[in-house]
Amino acid sequence: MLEDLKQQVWQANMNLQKHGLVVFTWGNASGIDREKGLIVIKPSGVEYDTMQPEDMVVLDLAGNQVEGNLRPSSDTPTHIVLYRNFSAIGGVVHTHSTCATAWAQAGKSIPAFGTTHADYFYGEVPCTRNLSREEIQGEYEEETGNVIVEKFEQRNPLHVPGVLVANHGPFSWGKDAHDAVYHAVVLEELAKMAFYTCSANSEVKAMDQLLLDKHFLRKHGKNAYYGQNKL
Ligand SMILES: O=C(CO)[C@@H](O)[C@H](O)COP(=O)(O)O
Repeated sequence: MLEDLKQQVWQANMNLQKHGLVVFTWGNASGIDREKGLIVIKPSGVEYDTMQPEDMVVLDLAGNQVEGNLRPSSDTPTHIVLYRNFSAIGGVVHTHSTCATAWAQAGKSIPAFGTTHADYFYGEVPCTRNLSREEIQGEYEEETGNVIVEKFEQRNPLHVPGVLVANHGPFSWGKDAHDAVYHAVVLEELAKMAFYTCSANSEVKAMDQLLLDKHFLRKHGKNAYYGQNKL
């Protein structure tokens, strides 16, 4: 079972490269076995071209490494905070994909401008606040998770499966590692479209709530047309 998860998480990481979301080693995907309370994540700083399923690192939710000879991804504490706080998620992804990172570096949330966005994100993709100097000097990666959780106090992470961390980049999640990759791809495309939208019309406003509801809820609501996406 854990071997299957290692294989799945390895494949999810390879798919980040396939979809052009990562340069060098800039990104990471993980998955969790909720019954065992164990997460599997890629090792830190290992080139995607050489990475193998057996290189995946296994940790418990306290951050103790229970399997693997390599160091876990440097972003592991952020992934752990998300697993601890968002109990419905089974996979997390972080990338430095160009357009999503540009919005994050600008400190701007991505407004819902159209139906492509509304099919996946129920409202803006929020951007977190900047970390304080104390947070940066302290448990930095854990604090990164905390500012994400803070942003979701009034949001459902299943309705908004991703976030921009100010000055850093996007994190996304889903029911498993592959779903989290899927949302990372969607987020990058939405970021690109939103950028072009603002270039075409600097006065553009977020879409009407009615149209947002129509698109999101028919796909994800209780009467979802696409049954597999029911919340
Ligand atoms: O955010 C960062 C670094 O700023 C990371 O995403 C790294 O670029 C990838 O690190 P590893 O997963 O290889 O440790």
